[in-house]
Amino acid sequence: MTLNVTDLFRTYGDFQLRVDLTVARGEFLSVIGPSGCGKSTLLRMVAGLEPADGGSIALNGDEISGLAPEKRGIGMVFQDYALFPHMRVADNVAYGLKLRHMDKAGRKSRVRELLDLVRLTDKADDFPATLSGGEQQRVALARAIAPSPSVLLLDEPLSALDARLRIDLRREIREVHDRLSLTTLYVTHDQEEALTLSDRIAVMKQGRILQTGSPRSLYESPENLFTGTFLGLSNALEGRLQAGWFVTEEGIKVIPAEGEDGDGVLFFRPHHVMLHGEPAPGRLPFEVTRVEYCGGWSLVHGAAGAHRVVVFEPAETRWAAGKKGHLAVGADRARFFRGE
Ligand SMILES: Nc1ncnc2c1ncn2[C@@H]1O[C@H](COP(=O)(O)OP(=O)(O)OP(=O)(O)O)[C@@H](O)[C@H]1O
Repeated sequence: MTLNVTDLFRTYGDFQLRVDLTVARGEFLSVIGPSGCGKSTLLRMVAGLEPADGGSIALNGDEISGLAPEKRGIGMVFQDYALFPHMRVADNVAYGLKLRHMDKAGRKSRVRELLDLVRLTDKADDFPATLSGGEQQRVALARAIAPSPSVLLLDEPLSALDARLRIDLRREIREVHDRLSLTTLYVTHDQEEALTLSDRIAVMKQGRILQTGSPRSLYESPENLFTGTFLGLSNALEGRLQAGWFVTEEGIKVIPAEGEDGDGVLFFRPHHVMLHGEPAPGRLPFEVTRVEYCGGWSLVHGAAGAHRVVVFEPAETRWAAGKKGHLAVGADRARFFRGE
């Protein structure tokens, strides 16, 4: 099923949400943005849990915005699992099937199939409170997909879990999506989740979608500073375009850059900059303030003039706090953004 959201509109006091978004059949699309940008509101409107002030929500071209939530063919998973505490795991999963009047034998076999899928067959008779957070979220996932929805919506489903579990469960969620050929809309504020899980990501700010694209294109070629800095580690050096060069506030001509003269920032990733011992034209004097060992690599923090910069280095880097060096920004990878 293709989900089409067109000019969907909602106002709360000063907050205004206005969104156009398409999730193609079989696609996994994540909406990412800071707290309060409207991600949950968007998802809840698509689910029918929140009224819209205007706009259209369509599945394969059929308008669903007038339908009650249970009639939309949409499954939803929430951050806090929202399981029924007084019902056993199997009954939680069977809930939506019962609502749809599936007979007992049908329910039983479907529940078994789903508990198998989320690897919880042996927990069928347990109550939610006796399960771990990750297990409860897998029950919630099984419950959401039990009635074979055409679209699956997930609202920060991993936020309440610890880091290790989040990595395992995000892989499981993606596997379930692939195996059942679902159309999935996933909301998160976690950039790593969005980058690793999604076919496409939509970056949202203050009720608007700023850029939509593949994880790689958003990470490598953001169209604006917000998208670039929100997804992954980055550097933003203030300065100006002047006669074909990006020039820092200290007057260093860093790299050639095209465009009209004016103020802005040079944006580059920590692996788009090299740390050298020797000065050279265009290199920025840099003082290391801290080196973080990150497992297979190191993150070198430091200052270039008034600016903080982070650089990826090998795990066995020779750089250490207090050392002075010179930064060479990769001319082909850095992007200039005008003041936003
Ligand atoms: N029922 C409501 N009544 C009034 N204002 C609301 C309501 N629901 C959401 N808002 C406001 O709408 C804006 C968007 O909220 P929303 O929960 O959609 O953001 P979010 O991006 O999901 O945030 P978070 O990541 O913190 O969950 C916020 O300013 C919020 O205060």
